[in-house]
Amino acid sequence: MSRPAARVVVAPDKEALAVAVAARLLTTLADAIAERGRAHVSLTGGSIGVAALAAVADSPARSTVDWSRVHLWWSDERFLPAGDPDRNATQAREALLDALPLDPATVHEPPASDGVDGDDPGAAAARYAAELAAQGEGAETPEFDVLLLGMGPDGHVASLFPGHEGLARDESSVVAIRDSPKPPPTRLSFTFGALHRARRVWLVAAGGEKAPAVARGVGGDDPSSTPAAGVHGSLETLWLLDAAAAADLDEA
Ligand SMILES: O=C(O)[C@H](O)[C@@H](O)[C@H](O)[C@H](O)COP(=O)(O)O
Repeated sequence: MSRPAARVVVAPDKEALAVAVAARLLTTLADAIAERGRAHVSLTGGSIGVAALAAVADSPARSTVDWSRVHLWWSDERFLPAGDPDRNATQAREALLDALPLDPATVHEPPASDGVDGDDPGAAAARYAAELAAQGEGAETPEFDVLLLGMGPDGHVASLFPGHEGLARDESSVVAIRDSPKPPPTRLSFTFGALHRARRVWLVAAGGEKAPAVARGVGGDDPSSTPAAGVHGSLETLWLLDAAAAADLDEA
C-alpha cells in the first residue's frame, strides 16, 4: 500500500509547538468520533509529548471531545512500578488524564513491574499485545487515529533504538526491551508492525539537539540507523517541529 509522503510543520518554539500539537489533536479526535463513534490514540513519553498533553488540559476546546469515546494507548512504557513518576503513563495522568472525564476501561496503560505478571517484562509485553488485539477487530491492534511519537537525539522512537536487537522483533505487536540505552533499561515497546497500524503518525521534536536526527528521518534514512525514518501513517506522516529541531532541514 502506498503511503503519502511525509510533511513538515514548524512552530517558532517549544511552547508554540505544544499548543499546535494539542489543537491538531483535539480537532482530529473530534472528527474521528464524528466519523466512527470512537477514536484510538497512541500517546508518547518524552518532554514535548507531555507538554502537548498539558496544552490539551489548558485548551477550552478540550470540551469538544467526548472523552468517554477515546481509547488511549502508549507506544512505549518504562517498566517500573505503577504510579512511578518516571512512567510515561504517570506523567500523562498528571499532565492531562486526571482532569478528563475518561472511562477507565478505555485507558490502556501498559502493565507495570508490580502488576499481575510481576517483574517479567516478557509476560507484560504479551499481556499488552493481547489487550491491543482485543480492540483490533480481527487485527493485531486497533487502527490508531493518531500515533504520537517523540524522538530521541539518536533518532529512536517508542523504545526502538538504532542498531538495537529490538528493532528486528516483529513476532508480536509489543516487545520487551531489556537493555535500553536510555534509562531505565527495561521497557515495553510497540514493534514496527504496531507502529504501522496508524492513520496518522505525528513525530514531534523540539530543540537543536534533535536537528541532525530530524534531517535523517525526514530524508528517509535507513530505519535501523534512524528508527524515526521507518514509521509512516496510512493517511499522513507529519513531522511537527520547533524551529531549532528543523534547523538542519534543507529549504524546500
Ligand atoms: O520513554 C521514553 O523515553 C519515550 O517514549 C521516548 O521515546 C521519548 O519520546 C523520546 O526519547 C523523546 O523524549 P524527549 O522529548 O524527552 O527528548
